[in-house]
Amino acid sequence: MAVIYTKKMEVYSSMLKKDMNIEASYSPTTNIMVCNCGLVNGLSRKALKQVFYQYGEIKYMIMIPHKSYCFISFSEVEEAIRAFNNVNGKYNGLSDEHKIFNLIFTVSIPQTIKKLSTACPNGLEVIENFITEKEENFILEYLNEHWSGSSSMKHRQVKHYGYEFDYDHNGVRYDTCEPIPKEFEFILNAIYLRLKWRPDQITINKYLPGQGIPNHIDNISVFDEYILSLSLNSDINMEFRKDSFKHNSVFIKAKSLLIMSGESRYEWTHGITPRKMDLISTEDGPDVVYRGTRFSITFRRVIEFTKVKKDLYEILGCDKTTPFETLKDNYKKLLLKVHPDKSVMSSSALVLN
Ligand SMILES: O=C(O)CCC(=O)C(=O)O
Ligand SMILES: [Fe+2]
Repeated sequence: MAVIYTKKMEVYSSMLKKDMNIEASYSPTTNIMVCNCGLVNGLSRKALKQVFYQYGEIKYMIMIPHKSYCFISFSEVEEAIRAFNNVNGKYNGLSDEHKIFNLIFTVSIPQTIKKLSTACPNGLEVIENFITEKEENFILEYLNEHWSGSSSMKHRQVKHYGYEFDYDHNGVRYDTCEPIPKEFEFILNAIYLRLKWRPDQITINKYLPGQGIPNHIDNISVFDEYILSLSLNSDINMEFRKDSFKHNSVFIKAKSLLIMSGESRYEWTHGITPRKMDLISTEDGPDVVYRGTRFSITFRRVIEFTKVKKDLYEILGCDKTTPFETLKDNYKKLLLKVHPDKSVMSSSALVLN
């Protein structure tokens, strides 16, 4: 049996040759290429399998990151022919842009696929199932009930506890802010048990599918070494970048606690790309997962030094725009000048490390 391809399919086959050095076949083989759907337009392995499993034994499903095509390989040519005849150009039961597959037979399928960079940067820890499903629901219920005071950013909604976050300088404001709710206490305790560290500033982010947060480093002169984030209700890829060429996508499941410290906190930026799905690495190969509404709770601790208000700035002869390092230097110089017994620094307000 000779297969006759339309002009459109000829275009796909020359693209395949150029892209992967794989030849289209004009007689049936065990290999089928789905020319118009792949990971880049959100086709998942599950959906691909759902279309083809009924036609025979699937040997391989090859999905390639960032490509709008994929491959399926059957054990027998007869199975592939059956699949081809039933699926090519016909409604396949999937929705939207995946509902019609355009197919060609191919001589071979791609053998090696570049692995995704999913390793954690140094200093990053992800603890899966940090809270139980019941605890997650409890917090989600609390957040949904108390969401009215939240403010809308361009790409997400936020709410703060402990200290108000100031997006003008990515620091904190010292005017009033709601205290950390007692409903969060069990999380704070679990964090304390693990890190011997207690946050005093909390930011809740609410992301709808398609929303994200730009790449950033949490202000190093306002918050101390640990930045923690607890994920609720949806899995997500967080992007870590360093030196413009290093980029790792770390998949964070709902109920996980992300702990950034050391290099991951100070040298890598983190962010969430605004999109509706994420590319992930699974045992079977790369795949896509769709996002739901996600809440995250970011836990930070304001460096003691920066909690001191204008008196200290005045004492040091600095204004509020003075960088933290300069403040610290001035403070040390001042300490040298002032005899401890006569110290103008009255309180325990300063903890310098
Ligand atoms: O949503 C997250 O997990 C991260 C939030 C974040 O980076 C931040 O609030 O600074
Ligand atoms: Fe952050």
